[in-house]
Amino acid sequence: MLDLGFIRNHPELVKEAVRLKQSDFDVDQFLALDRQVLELQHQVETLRAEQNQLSKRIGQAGKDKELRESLIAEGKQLAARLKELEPQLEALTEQRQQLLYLVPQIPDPSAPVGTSEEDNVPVRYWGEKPQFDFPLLDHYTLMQKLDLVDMERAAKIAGSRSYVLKGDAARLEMALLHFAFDRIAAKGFTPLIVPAMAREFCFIGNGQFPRGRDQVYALEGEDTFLVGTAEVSITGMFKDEILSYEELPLTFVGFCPCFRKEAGTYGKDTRGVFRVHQFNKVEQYVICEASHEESVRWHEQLIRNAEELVQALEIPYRVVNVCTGDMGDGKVGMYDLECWVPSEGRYRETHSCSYFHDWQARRVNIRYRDRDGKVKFVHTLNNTAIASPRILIPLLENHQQPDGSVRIPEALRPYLGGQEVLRARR
Ligand SMILES: Nc1ncnc2c1ncn2[C@@H]1O[C@H](COS(=O)(=O)NC(=O)[C@@H](N)CO)[C@@H](O)[C@H]1O
Repeated sequence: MLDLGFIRNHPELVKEAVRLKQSDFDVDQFLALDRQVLELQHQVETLRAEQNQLSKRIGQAGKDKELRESLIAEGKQLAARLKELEPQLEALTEQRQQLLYLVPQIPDPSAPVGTSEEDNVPVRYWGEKPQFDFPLLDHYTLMQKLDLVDMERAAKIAGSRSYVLKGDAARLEMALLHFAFDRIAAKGFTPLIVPAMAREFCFIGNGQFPRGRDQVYALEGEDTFLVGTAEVSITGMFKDEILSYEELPLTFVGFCPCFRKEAGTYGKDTRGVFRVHQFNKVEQYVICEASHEESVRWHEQLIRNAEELVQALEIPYRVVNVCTGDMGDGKVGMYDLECWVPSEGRYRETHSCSYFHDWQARRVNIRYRDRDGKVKFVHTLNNTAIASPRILIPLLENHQQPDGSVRIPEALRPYLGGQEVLRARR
């Protein structure tokens, strides 16, 4: 969310952000509504002031019965007028607030201008793409041959875009999540295991609501919803708090199961476990002081952290600078880390790293007292550490062996009792 004063004073900047972000937000309509609210607010305040004056004059009327009655009659008219205007003011103010949630953040000038992921700009590559001198298998075939997945029984119990991980794949996912947790916690990030059911204000806070509400599972009769990422829960944790600058930066490595409706993706990535309704993710989350330089420093650090993990998994990848039309409303800037998927002959997104300045903090009112005692909104950032089962796809495919087994990268072996290869159980 942007500051209301900023939008009033810089409508052109906001219109440019709307254009760059491919948003349908109408700044002129918003400002017209804002003027209506201000006008009505002025009327109500004037009437209230008159009401105060009037009650003073009634107090001073003393024995003058005629004067008292005329003042009381006047007071009744004022009260009736206020009774009519106050609900209108409340409704218009709420309408403006709901629109305020839809105003996109201004993207950093370093973000490529573009309309879709084709316009994202690769910034660096890492790792040699493996050359296979045997018939290459895709992740789903590999998993079936090694008896690592059961999609049929998953579909029986949970419908489409669900899966059962079996045997070494189940152990591999646990190993990956533990490995990610350990490596990021070793950098001083506080480990968290957070609720995957959260209240509406958390989803407004991170920006999932109102625009992405159709992606979220609601719980019948509850005031909570299933989160699509630990980012939602962590953002909500600090609502309405005023932190001190000595506490900042707060750095967290958070885990929770993630749930997504994936509305609008019918027919996309339906083979295997690339795009599923429930998955597990270890998340990096930073709350820092309201400084662009500090946000940029953390943005670079968070993507490097993810690169370190993917390099340890010996998976070739690239980092792309996400374009304005693909990054979404709240981002100032965003990197995606895309892992090489041999069977598709292309890089696929496995990590997403964003910084927001105070766009999220404003929505959920997270502030801090700076060195001069001034209270400001904090800046927030997040990045994926590991999301599984999607990461299994490049992991299994890049490390497949001619005999159909899969080599386990050194970094994961301590989490798998030293096991070096995934083989079929049989
Ligand atoms: N439907 C899905 N199925 C499997 N994995 C998914 C799905 N949606 C997202 N992911 C994984 O989760 C990662 C992060 O998702 S994200 O929406 O891009 N970004 C976030 O959630 C941020 N909080 C950073 O983690 C993705 O890069 C992908 O690896």
